[in-house]
Parts: sequence; structure tokens; C-alpha cells
Amino acid sequence: MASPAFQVETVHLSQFREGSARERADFIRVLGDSFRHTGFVKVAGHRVQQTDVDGAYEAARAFFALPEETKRRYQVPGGGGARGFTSFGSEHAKDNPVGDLKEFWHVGQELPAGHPLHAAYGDNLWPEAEVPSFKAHTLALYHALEDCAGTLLEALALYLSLPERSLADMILDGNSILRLIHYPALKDRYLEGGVRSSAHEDINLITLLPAATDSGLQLLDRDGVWRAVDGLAGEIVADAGDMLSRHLNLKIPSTTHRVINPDSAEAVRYSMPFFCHPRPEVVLDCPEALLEAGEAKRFEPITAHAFLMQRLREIGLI
Ligand SMILES: O=C(O)CCC(=O)C(=O)O
Ligand SMILES: [Fe+2]
Repeated sequence: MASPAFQVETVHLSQFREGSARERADFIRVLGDSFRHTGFVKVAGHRVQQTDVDGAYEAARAFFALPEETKRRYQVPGGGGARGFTSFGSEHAKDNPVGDLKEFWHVGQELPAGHPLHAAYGDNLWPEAEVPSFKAHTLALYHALEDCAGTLLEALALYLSLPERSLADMILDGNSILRLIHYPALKDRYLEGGVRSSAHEDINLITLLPAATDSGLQLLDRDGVWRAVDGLAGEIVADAGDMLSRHLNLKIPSTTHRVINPDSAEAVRYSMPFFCHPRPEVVLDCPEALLEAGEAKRFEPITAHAFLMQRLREIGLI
């Protein structure tokens, strides 16, 4: 039985952005409690336009429908999948040697040539010849989700009585990734023992998931019960990743989640998680103000870059 306290709440971001003092306070409390108890929250009333979501899905469908040889031209050898295409079955969860039943594309932070982080991030790839609208659609969604993530991090900082911008500033020009995922029909592509996305925790600070094209996302609650956590159309599901959890001395859990295989061998699914990362040099280190009397830090300080490299090795991407 799931515990009665377990509830992934839905919050309306406009209450925080435009609401009265009372509405803001309610928003902060409900968002923070939902993150703290479940590692997840659902967000409505945000400014991510449905046209941007639809445009990016359209671009993803067009790209993944291309022949395998064409898609593989956008794979960067030795690049850890940081940009462009990653082929079916390449990524596996930390604890599952079988690759996930998915292929995906990563759009990274697009910075001007002279920016100090430009070289470290590298250039995005764009399938300009095959899907001319891909860049415009996916970058529009990237920026809208990045803006939404910044606001959620402001509210979360206030929930923890930290300075309002202390978490949000970590992601300015951050190494965030928009991942376009295609889960093909099982009848077309399948690996023995494989699941669409095996149980894992996200690496980054928070993840924002515009509603996927089909159900299947589940989280593991504290009683060990898998529970569906699909957002409704227009909602964004947000979850806390390991970087946030570590930075906050485990005050917010990075909840295990997965995407289960569908009953139908014909069903295809697309999703678009936005993994919100700090800049590489940002140090994950629990703020002293967050520690209660006698509470010790559970982790050594580590840069976001070093932490990311450690985790990418564990999931087979580098
Ligand atoms: O496809 C989804 O709904 C979730 C995917 C996911 O959890 C991930 O890529 O980290
Ligand atoms: Fe995930």
C-alpha cells in the first residue's frame, strides 16, 4: 500500500509569478513539500507555449523517421552523446547492462562564439538539410523550459529559506540539455530484457518533462510501489536529480523513475526531458544555512563537471 501522504501535487506557476503574497507562499509550500516527499511535482500555468512543444515533437518525429545511416551521421564519436544523435540501445541505467529501448537527440546550450564557455560546451549539431525547422523549434523549447526551470528553482530556494536566486543562478548559461527521445514500437526494435527506460535517477539539478505523447512514466514511491506520474497535456512534470539532492544534503530526494514497456507492440512514444544543469565550474556543496544543529555534510564538495563525468561513465555514454 502506498502511504497516504504520498501525492505528486500540481502547482500553477502563474501563482508564483503574478499572484498575491498569499498565493506565492502557497505555491512555494506546495511545490517544496511535493518535491521533498516525492521528488516530483507537476507544473501548470507556466509560460511554455504548446506551439513550442508541438513544434519540437514535430521536428523529433521527422528526424527519427530518417534512415539509420542518415541519423548516424549526427553521432559524435567519443562525444558521450552530449550533442546530436545517440543510437538505439546505447544508454543503459547504472544497474542494468541491457540498453534502453530508445534513441535520442541532445540539444545543448547555444552560446555565442566569444562566450567563455563556448569551447567547453562545443557546438550543437543541426539536421538542417533533412529537417530545416529542427533548430528553431528545439531551441525555442529549450529556452522556454530553461526559463521555467529558473523560476521553479527560485521557489524551491525560498522554500528552503535560501537566497531567492541561489539555485537559479547555478543554471545561468548552464550545461543543460534538451533530450528528444523516440521509443520505437517494440515490434520494430527490441533487445531481450530491455525496457524503454530502466529504473534510474536523473544526474542533474531538476528535470522538466513536457507531457509525453503516451503514458508509461512511473516513479518509485517510498513504500517501493511503482506509480504512474504522467502529466496531462499542457502540464510539465518536474523531478529532482542527484545534483540537487547532493547539494541539499539529501533534503530533497532524487526519486527513482522509469518508463515501462507498453502492452501493445505497435505503440510508439516520444518524450522531451529538459535536464537542467549548472555551469561546469559550479560547486555542489550544501549551504551551511541549510544544516540543522549537529547535522554534518554527507558529501565532499564537487564541481558539476566532475560529478557529470563520473555519472556518464557509469551509464556507458563515455
Ligand atoms: O521518457 C520519459 O518520460 C522519461 C525519460 C527519462 O526519465 C530520462 O530520459 O531520464
Ligand atoms: Fe529520467
